[in-house]
Amino acid sequence: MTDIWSVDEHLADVLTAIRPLEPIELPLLDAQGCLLTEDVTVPTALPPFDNSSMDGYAVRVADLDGACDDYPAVLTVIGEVAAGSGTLPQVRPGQAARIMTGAPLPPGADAVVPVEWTDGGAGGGPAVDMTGPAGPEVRVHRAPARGQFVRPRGSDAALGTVALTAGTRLGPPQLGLLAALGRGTVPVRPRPRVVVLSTGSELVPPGASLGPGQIHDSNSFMLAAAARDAGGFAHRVAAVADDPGTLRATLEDQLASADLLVTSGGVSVGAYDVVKEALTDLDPELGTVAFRRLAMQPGKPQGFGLLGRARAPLFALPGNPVSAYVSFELFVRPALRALAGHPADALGRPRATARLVADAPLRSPEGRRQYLRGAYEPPADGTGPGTVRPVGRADSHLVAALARADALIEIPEQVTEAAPGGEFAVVLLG
Ligand SMILES: Nc1nc2c(c(=O)[nH]1)N[C@H]1C(S)=C(S)[C@@H](COP(=O)(O)OP(=O)(O)OC[C@H]3O[C@@H](n4cnc5c(N)ncnc54)[C@H](O)[C@@H]3O)O[C@H]1N2
Ligand code: MOO
Repeated sequence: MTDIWSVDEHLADVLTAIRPLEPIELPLLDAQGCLLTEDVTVPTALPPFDNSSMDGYAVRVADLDGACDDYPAVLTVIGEVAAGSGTLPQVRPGQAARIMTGAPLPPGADAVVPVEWTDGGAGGGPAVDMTGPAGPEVRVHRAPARGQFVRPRGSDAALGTVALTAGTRLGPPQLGLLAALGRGTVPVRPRPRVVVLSTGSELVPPGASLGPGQIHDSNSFMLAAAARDAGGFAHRVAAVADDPGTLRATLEDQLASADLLVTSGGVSVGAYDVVKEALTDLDPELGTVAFRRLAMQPGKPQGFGLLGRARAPLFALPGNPVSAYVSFELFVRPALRALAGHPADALGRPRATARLVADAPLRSPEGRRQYLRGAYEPPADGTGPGTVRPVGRADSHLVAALARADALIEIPEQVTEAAPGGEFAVVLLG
């Protein structure tokens, strides 16, 4: 049958339609997790001036030749430099200035002596801190090398060099660096805004009690969480009843603030398959959505298209919770990450190879790629395949088993019996 698509064909079709979002300039914390779109060069050397790495005394090394416990060098203390000091004393031969960690090295000094190598200016034995008053003299018991305990200007990042390259993901250390360089905003691709909505007249929000035939809407919570987990801003819309007009109106409303839309339910062949009904043969102005069957289990019925003037991708996922989740991981997550600018080889979840641990062979439908839920153990010695054991059965309504799994076991299309001990690809769920 020509209208059955493989998992790989469907994913390729989806990704061909995705363009990364336009870069915008965002304040640092709003850019967390985003990818930088331009190289950032160092506008002012980091650190911007030579400064002390210790609390102690700024000295001239030539004054301390041979200083030791028995013959300490005696220097005149001419003042004090704290971090943030604007005016600096000139250190001349025979002189020292008290200095604190991070304070600029005063002119004339070429090294710092930690306070522990001195009497702290108190005239006694070795000092351990600088909380006491400065004496007029300090005894130095040990000589530093030239430049010792001085952090030179530009030693962290030199003026004009590239500090971060385009494509870098901005985590806490990168944001710290940008702030240190004085950048208040940065050009990034923004987090995609994801609208998630469930369809089904049987759905009741969690917290409300169930009437006859009703169930709680779990998909919209799971999918909104998955969208966040993939780096998006998720907006969960209350479940929409099985009415095509209401669904179309809700989607049109949401389009203005969506970079990607995800619906669940209503894509099969039932009498109330509202998503399919509402989005088939759309006004071309609004967009096009194709409904197709995939050679996959779970996740057979899928809809995908582009909606609105901005051509936002829309995924119409099947309603069975496991089908919806597996479809999200395999198709929506890569699309969302492509919108955010991640490269082609970093769109999906990490994968591994694992040896199947099971009491008996696992049956898999012929011609469909099956994704079983599993518990993965990495190899004990860090090499070779790990192991994976199935968690729960293959049925696509089993959310309790899904919640105990940390991997999807991929059984290829041609395999109808997955034998224990066989090696299979696994998708590692974070
Ligand atoms: N005659 C056929 N029937 C079905 C076929 C088929 O090929 N021929 N395919 C089956 C497969 S496979 C799947 S998957 C489902 C897909 O159905 P829909 O996408 O139309 O989803 P619904 O019918 O709306 O719901 C299916 C199932 O999931 C529950 N559900 C739906 N939404 C939620 C939600 N937000 N939270 C929790 N649970 C939800 C719903 O109550 C149903 O039990 O079709 C098969 N049928
Ligand atoms: O193939 Mo449907 O997507 O599981 O149960």
